[in-house]
Amino acid sequence: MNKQTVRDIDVKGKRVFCRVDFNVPMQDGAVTDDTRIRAALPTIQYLMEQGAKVILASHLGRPKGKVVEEMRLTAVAARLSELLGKRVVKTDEAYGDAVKAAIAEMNEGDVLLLENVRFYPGEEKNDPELAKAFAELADVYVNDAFGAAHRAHASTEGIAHYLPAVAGFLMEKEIEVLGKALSNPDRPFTAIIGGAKVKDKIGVIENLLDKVDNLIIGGGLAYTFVKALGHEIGKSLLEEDKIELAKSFMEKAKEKGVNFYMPVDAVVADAFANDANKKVVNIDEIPSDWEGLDIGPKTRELYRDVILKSKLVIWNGPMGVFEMDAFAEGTKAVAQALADAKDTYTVIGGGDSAAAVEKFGLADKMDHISTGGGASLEFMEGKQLPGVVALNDK
Ligand SMILES: Nc1ncnc2c1ncn2[C@@H]1O[C@H](COP(=O)(O)OP(=O)(O)OP(=O)(O)O)[C@@H](O)[C@H]1O
Ligand SMILES: O=C(O)[C@H](O)COP(=O)(O)O
Repeated sequence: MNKQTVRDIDVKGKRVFCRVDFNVPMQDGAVTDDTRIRAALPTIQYLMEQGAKVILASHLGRPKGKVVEEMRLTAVAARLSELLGKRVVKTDEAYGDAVKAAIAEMNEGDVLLLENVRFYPGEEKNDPELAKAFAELADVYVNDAFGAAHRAHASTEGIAHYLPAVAGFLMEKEIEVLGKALSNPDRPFTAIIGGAKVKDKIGVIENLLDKVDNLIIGGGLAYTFVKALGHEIGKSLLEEDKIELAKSFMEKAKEKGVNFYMPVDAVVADAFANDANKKVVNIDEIPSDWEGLDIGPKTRELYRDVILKSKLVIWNGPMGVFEMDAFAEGTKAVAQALADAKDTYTVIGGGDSAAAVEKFGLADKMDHISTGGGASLEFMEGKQLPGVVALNDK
């Protein structure tokens, strides 16, 4: 990576404003998945060991510039304290005199967590005044919030203009793994793209078609491709206005010598429900009043073979409605194939695919699970991430 990291600066005795992505799932006031908190620990612990005063900042949810009680970071601070085995002071605001006073009390190695930065309208507007108010709290800025790096906000981008700005270890790892895949991949290189809509994956499919050897399509978006081939798809998800685009992707794949894999069979159901009637049909035999909710067994075998023969696989988006057990088998089969592919470097592109490998208990079998959903998608589209661009060059 051509950006400076925490290794490139001296933080001893310094106040370090460290942006993390603690946007974690919560239920009834408790953190239900602490993956993102654990992912930031290497940077936090390093800063503590180096004798920095660690001031952490994060958003949680989308409070739209107002204080929303359920989106306070109090439970996150408690979980972080447990993980660090050390008290984490949590302030009720994210800048201002009370925060400055709390920081003045800090000793080297102490950790403080600011309140949700999205409680202030200036955060998402990237207001320079708010960015300066954050910068006033510290001597150095560290960005370890890969998951929010696609947002040009005051705490992810603006502040970097007012302080020496470097990347944390999580940010560095995410950029290195995803960057290597896109610029210098081990081959055969396979991308698996699933999820609900073609619309959300246009950029990533376009960019990856220039780079991969194999492109595997699954999930709801596959049906627009099936339709583009001239087959009936019953009540399956269809984006009429993307049929031509789907055709052009298939043509481009042919021109570029990319193997384009589509489902050859599907699990169809007579309703969008776990207890619906379901059956397996060939992809060109979907009955008119049924909908495809998962890839079928022949497709699972086909995709497994491609995965096992690959040296690098990137996966983004589930193969079916995996939240319902009745339609989770396709997503599970892909996750299992990735887990079994010992000579393959496996990268999970965040979001629902990461949730799926967690759900199936296969997370520890993957080489890299991105902590970014939207951020990893934008990175795979070949876009520059503002939170990274703003950091100091090496
Ligand atoms: N055949 C299908 N029909 C309808 N919905 C489907 C189908 N296959 C998958 N889905 C749904 O697609 C959703 C995931 O799509 P999405 O595009 O959000 O994926 P993602 O990119 O992994 O997620 P994220 O945006 O969180 O990164 C899941 O909720 C899943 O139930
Ligand atoms: O969960 C995420 O993808 C990041 O934390 C960014 O959140 P946002 O989509 O609300 O900006």
